[in-house]
Amino acid sequence: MQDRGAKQSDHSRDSRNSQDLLASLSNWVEAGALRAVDLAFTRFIAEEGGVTDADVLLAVALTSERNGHGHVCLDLHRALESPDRLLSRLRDDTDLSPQVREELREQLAALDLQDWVRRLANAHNVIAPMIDGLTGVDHVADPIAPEATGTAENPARREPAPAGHAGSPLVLAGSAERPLLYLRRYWQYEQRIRAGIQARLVTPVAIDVARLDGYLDALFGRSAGPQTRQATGKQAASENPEQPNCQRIACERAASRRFFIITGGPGTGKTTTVVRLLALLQRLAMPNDEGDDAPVFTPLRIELAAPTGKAAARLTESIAGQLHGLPGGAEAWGPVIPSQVKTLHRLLGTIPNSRHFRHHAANPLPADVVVVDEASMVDVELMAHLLDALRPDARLILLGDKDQLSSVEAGAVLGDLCQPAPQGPSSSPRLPCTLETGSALGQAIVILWPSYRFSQAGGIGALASLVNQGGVVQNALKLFKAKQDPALGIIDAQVISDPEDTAFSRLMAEAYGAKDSFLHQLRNQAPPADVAQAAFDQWAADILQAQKRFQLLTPLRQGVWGVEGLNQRIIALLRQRGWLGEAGEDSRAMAPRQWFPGRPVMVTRNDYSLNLMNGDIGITLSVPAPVKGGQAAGTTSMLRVAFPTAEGGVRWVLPSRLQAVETVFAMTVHKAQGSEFEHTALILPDRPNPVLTRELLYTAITRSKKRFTLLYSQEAVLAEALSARVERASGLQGSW
Ligand SMILES: Nc1ncnc2c1ncn2[C@@H]1O[C@H](COP(=O)(O)OP(=O)(O)OP(=O)(O)O)[C@@H](O)[C@H]1O
Repeated sequence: MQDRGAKQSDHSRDSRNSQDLLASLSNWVEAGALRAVDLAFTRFIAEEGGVTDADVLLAVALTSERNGHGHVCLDLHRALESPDRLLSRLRDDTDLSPQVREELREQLAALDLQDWVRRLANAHNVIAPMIDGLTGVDHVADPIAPEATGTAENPARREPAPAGHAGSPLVLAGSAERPLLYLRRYWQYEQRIRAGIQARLVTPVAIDVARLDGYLDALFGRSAGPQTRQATGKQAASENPEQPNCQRIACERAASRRFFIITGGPGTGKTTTVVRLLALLQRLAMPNDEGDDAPVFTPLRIELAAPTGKAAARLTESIAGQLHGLPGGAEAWGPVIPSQVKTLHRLLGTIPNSRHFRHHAANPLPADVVVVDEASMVDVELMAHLLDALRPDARLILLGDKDQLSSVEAGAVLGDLCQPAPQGPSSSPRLPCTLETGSALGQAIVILWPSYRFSQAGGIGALASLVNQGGVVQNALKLFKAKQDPALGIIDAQVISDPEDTAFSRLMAEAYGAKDSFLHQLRNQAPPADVAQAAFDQWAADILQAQKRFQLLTPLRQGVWGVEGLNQRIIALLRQRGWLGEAGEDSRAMAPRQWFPGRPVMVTRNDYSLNLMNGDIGITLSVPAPVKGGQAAGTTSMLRVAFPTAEGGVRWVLPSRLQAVETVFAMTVHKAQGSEFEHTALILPDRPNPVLTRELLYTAITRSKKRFTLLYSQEAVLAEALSARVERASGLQGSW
């Protein structure tokens, strides 16, 4: 007997067929709503998998589309509830878009969740169903399949694969109430992450608790309660002696755990805390007895990593500074706490032209402790590889700001794991920096506060906090209008009609014309051609340092409000003022018209042969170059791009060798993650856009060290950004 859902499905199936759907999807690609790859994948599923049910194919297309937007899976319930949140690439200013939106709404409105899930679960050729208790489903795949990749010694690496569905390109998982459709590879990444973390959560490290308090006292001072000032002598503007010491609590909890997350906003002491934690772990690893027969101390092998070269360089600098603050100083701790931070790709050992790494379950990293900074930028794929590459007994410590934008790639692992965490300090009067979930994962997370860089009393700290908590636009604008105190970080806002507005030109002139701007140094401090190379290295180092003084950020890539339009606009403005050299001065550079002295560029793809990482910023400079050959020998000038090295020096690269770079007078907020600038300006477009969210505003504001400027045209756009949240479907949220 057919149930009600099945009858409905017959009805909807009758009303159109898979060919109609594929034709619609083709139009959606034309309208920019889907990628060509989404359509190709759906066609493949229809043709190779023999799927004729249009509603199943629609789910497949949307799963692929969501994946392209950083979602690990398609949340079927959310899709039916809010169809307008799908197809985020669809631009509202194109003629086709109302029609595409309407078509999608109609198609989804005709669906019943249970019936849709049942039909997906029965599409055996292409989908492995992993949800128990679905009605009308004749077969549920076994989540622990014999072909699992785990080993007897390390069951955490077991990779579930469904019996009978082993090769299916999609997986239906989640729960009957919240069904999730995955591309198989992403489901597997999540499974590996979950298993890797779970195995660590249930196997604590045995420590000598009797020694723990004494070591914590040595690192944080005697009192277990209030925040300490011992390490730096600084006081947080909002410091209150009654506040619990979150940093100490983090170290205490992390000491016996194999998996731990230290999260917090800018300047809340994540690096300070992790350096103390590493010192604590080494102290606990030292034998207690120091007599002649005492066992030899074998220090823990520690590896430090970050997702980008930029973040790695910043942490390297910060760790080196923090080692001095430890009791005993860098001399005592330098030999057992490394300050050199690697990129995650380097740590895992990239294999050229492959998604795989040299380190994996069968060849794990020789490390006892791995610390990953800026973990909010690590996507599911990389996190799965990292967990695979850890020895079963190795500890993993993640640092990051859970409220920041996540990686552009699929998955927001840190945010998902911290999902039960409150925005800002928790309301628990007892332990405001810990979660009250009681789950093993909840116990392994500490949220640091307050910020030692920004007070909540006003300026940057107050604005970031208001945005994070979804404040209303009037309150945000009030904060901008309040009397500014440079000690709290200046914030200002300006209304502009568009990037041609004189207020925009004025801000650019102020930023790039200032005596301490990089362009000023480039023009006025250049050494004479006949001096030693060291003078040019120093000049370049000063320019690279000065480049961190100001950065324009935008949420968009294309159009006049996006990086492309803004870069052109700024270059034209700076040329008008004679502050930038003309393009193509050096005809030997490849694509000479693109290259000119003063062009700041960001590397957009790791280049191991040049040792340049995604996110590295360099500046194009004109430097003397010898001319070889007989009578004409002498010097000429040549364009070179100067990049900072981890050791504080400068590396020169020929422009022609740089394969993937973009100009960064303006930079997307996404690309600015992991970087900080003294002054950042965020320019908002003149109409709403799905990328405008609280997380984006928060990330942009917290890139500023001393000043933040908001340039906007419509208050309504700012209001919408303040109310929208990044929503990423993932199976890592929820029960642990
Ligand atoms: N308990 C503390 N007492 C006083 N100052 C502190 C304390 N903890 C950290 N600081 C200081 O606050 C500043 C920021 O600390 P730290 O770099 O550790 O924070 P973070 O969270 O890692 O910052 P970022 O936003 O750069 O990631 C540093 O100057 C540090 O010395």
